[in-house]
Amino acid sequence: MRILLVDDSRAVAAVIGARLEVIGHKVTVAENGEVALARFREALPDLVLMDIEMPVMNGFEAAQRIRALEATQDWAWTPIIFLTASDTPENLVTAIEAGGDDFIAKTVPEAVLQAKMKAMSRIASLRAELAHANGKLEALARQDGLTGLCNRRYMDLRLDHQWAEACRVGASFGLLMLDVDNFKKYNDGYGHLAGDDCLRAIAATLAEVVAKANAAGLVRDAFAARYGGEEFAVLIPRCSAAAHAGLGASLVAAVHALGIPHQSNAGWGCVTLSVGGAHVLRADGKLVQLFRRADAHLYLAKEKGRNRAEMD
Ligand SMILES: Nc1nc2c(ncn2[C@@H]2O[C@H](COP(=O)(O)OP(=O)(O)OP(=O)(O)O)[C@@H](O)[C@H]2O)c(=O)[nH]1
Repeated sequence: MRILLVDDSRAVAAVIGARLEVIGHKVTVAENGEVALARFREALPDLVLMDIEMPVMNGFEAAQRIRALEATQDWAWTPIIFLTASDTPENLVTAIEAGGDDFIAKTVPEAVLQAKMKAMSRIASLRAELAHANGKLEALARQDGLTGLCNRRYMDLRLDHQWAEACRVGASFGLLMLDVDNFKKYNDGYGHLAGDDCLRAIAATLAEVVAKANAAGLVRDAFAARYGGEEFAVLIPRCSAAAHAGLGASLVAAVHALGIPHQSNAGWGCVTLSVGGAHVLRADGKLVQLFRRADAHLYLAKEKGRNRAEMD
């Protein structure tokens, strides 16, 4: 385990630190509660072993601050054990009230120290597994099951955040709505499973084009999402009108270049995409207008024969 050992006495810290290192733990030492808070942020310990009486900031206050810090994060909780010379019932109650989990005497016998550390190690590995599982669940909750792109729910959350930020600083913002052309006919002609494969291939291409545009600095923080059915969306915060139009055209060209046969996609012979774009130089609070304009342009792209991008 990574253990943060907090004690103002160098001698005590050296003795207990050495005992912990001998049984395989990695120990970081802090000399008071204030230093412990800083080390806690850097070291991300599995366990905090903390003295109570210390100068600058005592152990109870440091524990309360650690708990307040953890309350701002998801799933954060680190066991805190107080080290004390006097294990009175009053001290125990105050320790638990302050957010501590246990209480041991500095003179604790070796066997007891080892047993307590074994129990804490079990908790630490359970916490690591839980954090890993939660990370996976969060990623799944953001993903569209068929294509692996961001799903509509996550797109809406991210869009709200990006749009609010754009409005706050008066930044530009671009939206692209993308719709696969004559996709009903594709399903009718090649089957629904082939339709699913086609959507996956399109999604992978969209993700790749957007990632390359971000990496090349043409746009920043742009991301693609599956909007629903055979519709996708690309959100582009802080972009110029030229970059917005350029990305729309690249997405159309990249899907065309896949060359996925689609005989009944009138005139094109392969799978194509129509794109409708809307761009504002200064975001001003009317997100719904942006969607309306993008939809109107998408309709125009369909009207003009599909496989194209139409913008403001
Ligand atoms: N295979 C597959 N098809 C889907 C999925 N989601 C939606 N679709 C199909 O997408 C088709 C969309 O058809 P329409 O809305 O009529 O549009 P379209 O045929 O693409 O015509 P235009 O938009 O005018 O070019 C429908 O047949 C849906 O069943 C999916 O997840 N998998």
